[in-house]
Amino acid sequence: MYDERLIVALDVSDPVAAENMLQSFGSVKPFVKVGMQLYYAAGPDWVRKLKSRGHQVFLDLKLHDIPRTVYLAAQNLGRLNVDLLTVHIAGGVEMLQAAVAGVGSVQTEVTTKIVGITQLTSTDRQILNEQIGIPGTVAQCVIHYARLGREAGLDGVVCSGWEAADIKQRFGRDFLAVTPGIRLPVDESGDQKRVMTPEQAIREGADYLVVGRPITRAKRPADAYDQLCSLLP
Ligand SMILES: O=c1ccn([C@@H]2O[C@H](COP(=O)(O)O)[C@@H](O)[C@H]2O)c(=O)[nH]1
Repeated sequence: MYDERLIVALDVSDPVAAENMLQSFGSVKPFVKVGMQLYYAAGPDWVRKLKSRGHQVFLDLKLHDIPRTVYLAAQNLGRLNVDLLTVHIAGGVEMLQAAVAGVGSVQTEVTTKIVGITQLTSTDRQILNEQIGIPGTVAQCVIHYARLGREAGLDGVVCSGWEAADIKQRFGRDFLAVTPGIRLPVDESGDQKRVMTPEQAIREGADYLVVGRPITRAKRPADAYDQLCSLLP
């Protein structure tokens, strides 16, 4: 079974382990997410290999730096032909525009879409207010950040399923809502605070679901992936 909306977060430190897991999917080439953990171990050539094998790739490196640095980094990452790339909206509009310009400055086969991190799905209201120092609810902050992302020309945001419907309503169907923090009722939340089931997240308007541990820690990751696909409305 294959569903483009389900993105498997390859959160392992060893590219060989990631390849072995993907081999267990047989001919199915799931949309995969490569985050900091694996990218820092495996590097750009490994991402190119994934692309050449037919995977769509979400490169979740969460860029956050001064605009010029982000422009040049986005240019290099755009050259990898990745399908999705993340930046931190907290970096501000000029930085976000730099990311968009960096990716747009290179000619590639794939048009890399850039999605902005609003508030991490591991953040709840207490963390937001007392540690990060932003008052109000998480939902208010997510909407504020999404508005900045939209103004800067991003293709969408990363948010939890709990904010997806509001984002779609305010910013339109084409503005992507990518939702991690996906859990079945039997799954442990771990460090995730704003979790939702896959069915509900899709019903709330999520375009993509990002699923890591419920798949990667399953006895048979390919079966866990199939099960999740079968649940999607
Ligand atoms: O707000 C965010 C942004 C990114 N992530 C990433 O998604 C996966 C989720 O993994 P699980 O094991 O399913 O919790 C992970 O790679 C995070 O870096 C996120 O969780 N929340």
